[in-house]
Amino acid sequence: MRPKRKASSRIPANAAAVYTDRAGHAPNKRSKLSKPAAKAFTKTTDTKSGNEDDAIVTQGRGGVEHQNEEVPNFDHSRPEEKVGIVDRRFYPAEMSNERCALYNANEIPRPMEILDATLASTKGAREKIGKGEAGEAVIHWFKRDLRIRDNTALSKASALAKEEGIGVIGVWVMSPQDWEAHLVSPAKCDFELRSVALLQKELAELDIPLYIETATPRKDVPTRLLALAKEWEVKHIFCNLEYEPDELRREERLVRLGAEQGINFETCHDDCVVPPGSLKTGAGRQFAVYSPWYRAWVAHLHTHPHLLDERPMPQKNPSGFRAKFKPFFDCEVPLAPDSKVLIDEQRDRFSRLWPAGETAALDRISRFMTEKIGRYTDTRNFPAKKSTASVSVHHAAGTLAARTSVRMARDVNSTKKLDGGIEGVKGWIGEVAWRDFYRHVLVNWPYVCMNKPFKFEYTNIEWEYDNEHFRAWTEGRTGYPIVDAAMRCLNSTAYMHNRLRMITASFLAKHLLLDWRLGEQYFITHLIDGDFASNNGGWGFSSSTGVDPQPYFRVFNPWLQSEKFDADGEFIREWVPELSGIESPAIHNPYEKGGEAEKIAKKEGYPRVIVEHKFARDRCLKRYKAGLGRETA
Ligand SMILES: Cc1cc2nc3c(=O)[nH]c(=O)nc-3n(C[C@H](O)[C@H](O)[C@H](O)COP(=O)(O)OP(=O)(O)OC[C@H]3O[C@@H](n4cnc5c(N)ncnc54)[C@H](O)[C@@H]3O)c2cc1C
Repeated sequence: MRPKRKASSRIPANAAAVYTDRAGHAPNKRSKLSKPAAKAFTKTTDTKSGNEDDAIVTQGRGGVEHQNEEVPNFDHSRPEEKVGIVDRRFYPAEMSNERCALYNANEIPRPMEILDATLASTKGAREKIGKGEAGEAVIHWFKRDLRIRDNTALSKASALAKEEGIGVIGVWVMSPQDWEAHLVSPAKCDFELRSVALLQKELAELDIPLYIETATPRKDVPTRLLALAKEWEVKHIFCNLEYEPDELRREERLVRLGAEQGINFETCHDDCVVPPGSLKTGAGRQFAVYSPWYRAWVAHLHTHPHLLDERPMPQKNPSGFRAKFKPFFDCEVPLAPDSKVLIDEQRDRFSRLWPAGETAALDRISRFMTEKIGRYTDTRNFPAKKSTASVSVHHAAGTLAARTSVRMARDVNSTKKLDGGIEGVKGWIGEVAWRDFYRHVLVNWPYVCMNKPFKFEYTNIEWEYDNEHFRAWTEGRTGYPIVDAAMRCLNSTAYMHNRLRMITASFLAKHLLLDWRLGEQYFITHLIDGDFASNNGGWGFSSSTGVDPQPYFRVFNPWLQSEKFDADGEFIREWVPELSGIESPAIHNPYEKGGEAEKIAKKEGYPRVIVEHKFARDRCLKRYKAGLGRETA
């Protein structure tokens, strides 16, 4: 039986991100300078050699099982396709519950398991590669690790190069189709491009070139990388792993093809503090609940303290390397592809708000460590206090390693124990641990990356697909001031405070009963720190369909949340100018409270609530209960 969903009106959820200015106005002109460097779905030109190539980058975040196949049987009755949750340009139809269950029963190998098996079966062949004849250089392929310091794979690449008396070439590939398929926000693309430019400069100081290429279509990245290695007489390519299924499958292909062609493709765990798969319950399973997982995570780090050690800096390339590879030092950082372009004003705004690169990252985290971490537990839930580290953007782009963050926190603590000492430090480390947790979940339950909720039986919840409600939510016009302030902040800054992410996500899924995946998608297409695992985890938590979620009957009351976490209305006043004249607590709910607040709200044209709280709560409880009781699809 198909899950029953109402699809009353079409929601263009997959539309390109629109950022507003602080007053909530959308831009109306494009930058003259913003010419696309590459267009998705077209052949592109190799920026170095000038050769037109069919270089292809791989996959999207979860549809590789069907890669290269004709898209079969487009079913227009499926709401998830109608509203653009499943993008059929890149992905197969939504996975069935039966297939999810097969993953859970270990009947379908997980992408990480496939990669591990290929690493094991090619080990012998790979170990023989390049012994004493490692070629002209070692490649480090930069992906979501746009930094020099504390970078596991780069450090290993450099050590091998040193041993062999050769140098390191950095490679960065821009893949417009991957950005498209992964719904990466224009703000995040811009942040990455700015970071790449800074990385290129820092590498050059070590006489390491950063070779940059744009590759389309996306599924050819592996063959392109191997072709470059051959052309440059390179025998070893290093990279740090990303844990989404498509990336793992791409890397598996690289290991396999590389071994066949005499090139050792070396993958390293670096993105998590504790590598996924290291922690198991007593029964040998992956944890599905955070608290026991966190205890195991802490214990593992206490018994494996080297996991927090700083990786050695890469060495300067040998003399003569710069002259030999001179053209590689002059690679231009491409402009953003057409669909990801920001206008000049937005680029300036985001550059000011979110300085890119690892120096900015270290600067930001160092200030947090000296000024704020001690009071983190007491202050972290209050958006107006601006008391959190604001480093998620750096963790997401890899301009800062999560390992570096945890080590720095440990080193300012009064104890070396990660779960002891100063409350703020302990609490903050626990938050960084959530990031690891959601990655561990992703690796073990890869279908969460394929538009399926962790609790796939919840797909039977009958969602609303109300276009007007969705638009009101995205534009911050719901009539709930805290929700509207949060959404306007996101639209203007490409960031939202964690407490507000929980409030707005709960509001979308439970008050509006909109399919939570619409909200997940809106966030990822707008956030500068958009990160699949954390975003999916956060949405699963808030909509009660994910791993270790809020109980479904816990429906946040937006007014109470507002009174508690923005007590004097400072955050609301900052982002909802219509209400900025209200000084009293009535700012949280001006129409209900009446009096002067109501007059101001009316006069300034602030909207009335689009859904009554009590009605919404009752409807939510009924719908969730019914959805849970239903037969699964
Ligand atoms: C619905 C929803 C969507 C989210 N989407 C994303 C996302 O796309 N990208 C993202 O990085 N985070 C996401 N988060 C988690 C969290 O909101 C942000 O990481 C945090 O707000 C970033 O601000 P900060 O760096 O000041 O965090 P701090 O409070 O200073 O925390 C330090 C670091 O710990 C990590 N962290 C903190 N809280 C969480 C969490 N709940 N889950 C995972 N990691 C966490 C982040 O890397 C963060 O930088 C989401 C949360 C929710 C509820």
